Amino acid sequence: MPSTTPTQPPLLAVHGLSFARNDVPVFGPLDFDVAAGEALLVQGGNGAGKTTLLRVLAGLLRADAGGIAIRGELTTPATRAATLAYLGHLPALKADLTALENLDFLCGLHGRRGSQSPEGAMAVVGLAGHEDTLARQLSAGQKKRLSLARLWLSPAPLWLLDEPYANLDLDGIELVNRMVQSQLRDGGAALVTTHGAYAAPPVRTRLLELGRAA
Ligand SMILES: Nc1ncnc2c1ncn2[C@@H]1O[C@H](COP(=O)(O)OP(=O)(O)OP(=O)(O)O)[C@@H](O)[C@H]1O
Repeated sequence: MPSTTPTQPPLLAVHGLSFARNDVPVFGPLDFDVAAGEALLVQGGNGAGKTTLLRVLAGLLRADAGGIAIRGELTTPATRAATLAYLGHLPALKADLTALENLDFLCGLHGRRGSQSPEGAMAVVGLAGHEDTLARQLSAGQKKRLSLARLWLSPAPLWLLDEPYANLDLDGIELVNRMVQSQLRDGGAALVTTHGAYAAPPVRTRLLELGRAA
């Protein structure tokens, strides 16, 4: 009898996932999976449903149909919290806390990778020297970098990145790509939405093209 190699379920598997607003379809049904070490680039024009898809995956919106499995198990709030880190359009920072206080606060909420410190993450994203700056005094790009520092600290293996390049200069775009590369090298995975204006990170990448749902 031929020997069979047990296959690992993918980090994320999506089956027949669809979402509608007021009975108007936004996307789906979608079927795709994302393995550890892989990036999925979610492309589509304005209004195609990219943000909505990421919000459904993050558990912020409820799908109309279909299933989302993490490592072969249907998701629960607990598995989502342990597995997913979501970087949305808005920076999700506390305006009246300093940059470092924001990271300390978010690490308290979401935990952090043991090998990383908030101060180290500030340096990684190019914000060294801004530790004591209030979040509301940071520029849009600096706020995005602070959100990236939070992501860098997160222990979650699956990143959901909604337009991570927005507001960033060229160096910031390269920073995002380096971060995604590192996350994948460490056995993680990433979903990245983009209008397609920027080069994909140089990693094992597949494409999911969203069009308007019928
Ligand atoms: N809060 C909301 N209430 C009602 N409709 C919404 C809401 N948010 C988004 N939509 C609609 O859902 C559809 C998908 O929007 P979504 O933000 O997911 O698109 P997107 O692909 O991320 O667009 P963009 O590239 O412009 O960010 C659009 O038609 C949009 O008008």
